Amino acid sequence: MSYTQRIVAELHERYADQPEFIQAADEVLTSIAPAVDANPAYEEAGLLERLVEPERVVMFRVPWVDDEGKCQVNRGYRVEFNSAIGPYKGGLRFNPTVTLGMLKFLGFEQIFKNSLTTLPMGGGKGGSDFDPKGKSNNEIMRFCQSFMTELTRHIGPNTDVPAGDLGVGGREIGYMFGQFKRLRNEWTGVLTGKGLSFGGSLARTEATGYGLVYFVDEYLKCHNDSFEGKTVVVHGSGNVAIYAIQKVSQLGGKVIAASDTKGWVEDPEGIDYKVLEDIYNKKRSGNDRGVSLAMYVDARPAATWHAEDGRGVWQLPCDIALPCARENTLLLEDAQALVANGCKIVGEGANMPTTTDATNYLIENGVAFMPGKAANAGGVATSGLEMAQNAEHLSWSFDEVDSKLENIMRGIYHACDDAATEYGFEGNYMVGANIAGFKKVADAMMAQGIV
Ligand SMILES: NC(=O)C1=CN([C@@H]2O[C@H](COP(=O)(O)OP(=O)(O)OC[C@H]3O[C@@H](n4cnc5c(N)ncnc54)[C@H](O)[C@@H]3O)[C@@H](O)[C@H]2O)C=CC1
Ligand SMILES: O=C(O)CCC(=O)C(=O)O
Repeated sequence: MSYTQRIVAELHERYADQPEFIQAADEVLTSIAPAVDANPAYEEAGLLERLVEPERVVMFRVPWVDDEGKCQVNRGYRVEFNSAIGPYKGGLRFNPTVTLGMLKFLGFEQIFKNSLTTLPMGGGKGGSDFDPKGKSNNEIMRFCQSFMTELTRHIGPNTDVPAGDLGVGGREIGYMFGQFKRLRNEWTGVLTGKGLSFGGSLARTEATGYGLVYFVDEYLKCHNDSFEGKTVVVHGSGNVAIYAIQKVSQLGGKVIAASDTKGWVEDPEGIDYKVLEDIYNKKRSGNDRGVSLAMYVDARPAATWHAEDGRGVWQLPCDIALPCARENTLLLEDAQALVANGCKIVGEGANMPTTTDATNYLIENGVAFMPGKAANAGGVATSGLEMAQNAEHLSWSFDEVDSKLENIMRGIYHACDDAATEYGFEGNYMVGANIAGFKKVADAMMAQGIV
């Protein structure tokens, strides 16, 4: 049994109750095996044993008072996974499905994603099982203030810099930033995704979606092709999806479907991202009961609403599929439908949206598969640019940030492509992303001794 196989086996045994973490770690460790097993110094230094254990996990209760005056208690977490190349960096997820294992999967992925951006950021993730759906603005504010009251002890601009993720957008970041400042009496860029009037970066809102499309576009360019005339389907209709749809249409492609948790919408004239943006803002207004993507057809009569599982989008013939909702939402049968209907590219906007068997099926059937840790790195990369602007007390223009983002994403594509080719896996961007992301972190960990 090789070193990597031994660590994978130990993980399966020790963390059987953390399926998403096992899934993510198994994929990374299996695909970096050629780079790891060629270097016995890694085993001597216990590199993988250290890589798969978070440096620190903070778990805490989050008590808050609802609008009826009742005390509610949620669980809060911050997984500070790896700080070898920079302060912990990664989002906060507020969703009833949040568990420690889910945040470990997201934090683990973040280590390699942040490394691929070329910026000095370590990997972390956090959140709570709090459900923002149906809560008033005041409830959201009280929850965020309570969450930050504990989190403030563990974060700082050179220690750990959280941001948004599912259920955490500009509103939540604003409330948490206000509470941090109040408790610490200090104005510092401790969160990213902030409002533009208090240190946020232009283009951060658009960055993950735009970055995804720049990444796919670089692949197309390197294959003498472009988005012009391409048909695209998108899963999700939140932050990542909306701006991916906008950028696809700017580059000449047409997105014909998008989804939410209640169903999916098909628009033969091309999804209008502005209508999605309006619905998204209504969902986050503090008065979101009854708001769903079904409202899209009120503004676009040529569109059809399907009140069924949003995975219906994978049944449509398309050239490119962009899963932008959440983990494990593109299953084997969806991958089979995509291949049967002629899809040639799958670009992951979400984190690990494609299950392991679906990923393998896509790759084996010649689909260019762009893994989330590379293709959706534009969000955290732009967070890194927000940290740089905060540190130098400057604000860059939208075009300046967008052009840095574009360069970073095109660079990540080439880093993945080069690493895949170097290790004999030409065209396998999953292997390429894992190896390229791993090598920088491994070099830093080796240089810093056994810590
Ligand atoms: N926002 C960001 O900057 C980044 C987000 N990501 C990842 O992208 C994904 C989406 O994030 P955001 O767009 O920010 O979140 P969001 O909350 O704005 O949107 C999520 C979308 O997914 C849909 N969705 C949620 N659960 C679903 C389910 N079980 N089945 C089908 N659809 C479902 C929602 O209806 C919504 O349209 C997540 O995996 C997140 O971790 C990754 C990198 C950066
Ligand atoms: O911008 C950030 O720090 C968070 C981004 C994030 O959570 C992600 O890349 O999944």
